[in-house]
Amino acid sequence: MSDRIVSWHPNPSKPSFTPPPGAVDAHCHVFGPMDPFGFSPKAKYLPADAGPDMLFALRDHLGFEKNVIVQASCHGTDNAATLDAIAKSGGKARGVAVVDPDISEEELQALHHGGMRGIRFNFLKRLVDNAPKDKFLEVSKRLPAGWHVVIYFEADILEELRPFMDAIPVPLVIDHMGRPDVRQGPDGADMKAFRRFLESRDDIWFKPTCPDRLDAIKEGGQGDPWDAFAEAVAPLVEDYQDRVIWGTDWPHPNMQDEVPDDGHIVDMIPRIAPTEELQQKLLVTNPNRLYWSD
Ligand SMILES: O=C(O)c1cc(C(=O)O)oc(=O)c1
Repeated sequence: MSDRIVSWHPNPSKPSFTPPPGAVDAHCHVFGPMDPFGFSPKAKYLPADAGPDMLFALRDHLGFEKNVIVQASCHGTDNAATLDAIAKSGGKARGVAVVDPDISEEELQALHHGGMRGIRFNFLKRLVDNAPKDKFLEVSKRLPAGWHVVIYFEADILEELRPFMDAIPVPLVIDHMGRPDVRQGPDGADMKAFRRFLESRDDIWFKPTCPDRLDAIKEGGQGDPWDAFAEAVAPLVEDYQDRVIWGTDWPHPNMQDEVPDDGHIVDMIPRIAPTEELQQKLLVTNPNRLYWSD
């Protein structure tokens, strides 16, 4: 157990901000439990168990009603742990799967019945060994009706990924805004490039999430309370308010050296979405449209 990583806060504070009724934490994960849901042999980190009971206790503590559980890279393409958590949620969770691109139609349908509504393509070299664009594109053309594709990439490969992303025929959801350098501010080169990308299609959604990652001290940021993140991201949320969804990112894979307090993460919400109308869209209307429209 000693070599398994703990990346989450042992006792998160109660946020000052109260999420509106029906609020969805639309980006979180489960780790195992390892027995019976072992980690992938290709996993780049070996976390301690952070299963559904812990996730649902945190959801209640922070004042959320539902979760969207995104398959974490440490589980590879075996979605059993995520499906188990969705099944245990009593209808309060849906999910995003990571699949072998050769997956059959029957297996995709089984994932749909298990509560999945999208698949995730991860392009971070520190998390996955390879990301075959041709195969990803092929599987994105035969997803169950109503599904979307979630993509995780870093700002420096946005342009390189454009032809691939442009060809995907279903809505796109971009994890953590494609990791812009928030220290450049709201009009910095990374935000400008991301805005150009958003302008290219009206079905690109994004998550204005992970202040703890994007404004981390180890990344040269200021750390909590993540002021550079708030300043850079608030205008983006205002301008694209019908295409944003939000999540805690608990249990914060790989953040063991700068573990965020989830109460503080939630208190970022009114700083990037200052009106009740924006909060309603970010936390209720938009995620329900993507994940609970059927
Ligand atoms: O930046 C990360 O390390 C990270 C990792 C994972 C994952 O391992 O799936 O998911 C995330 O949303 C973020």
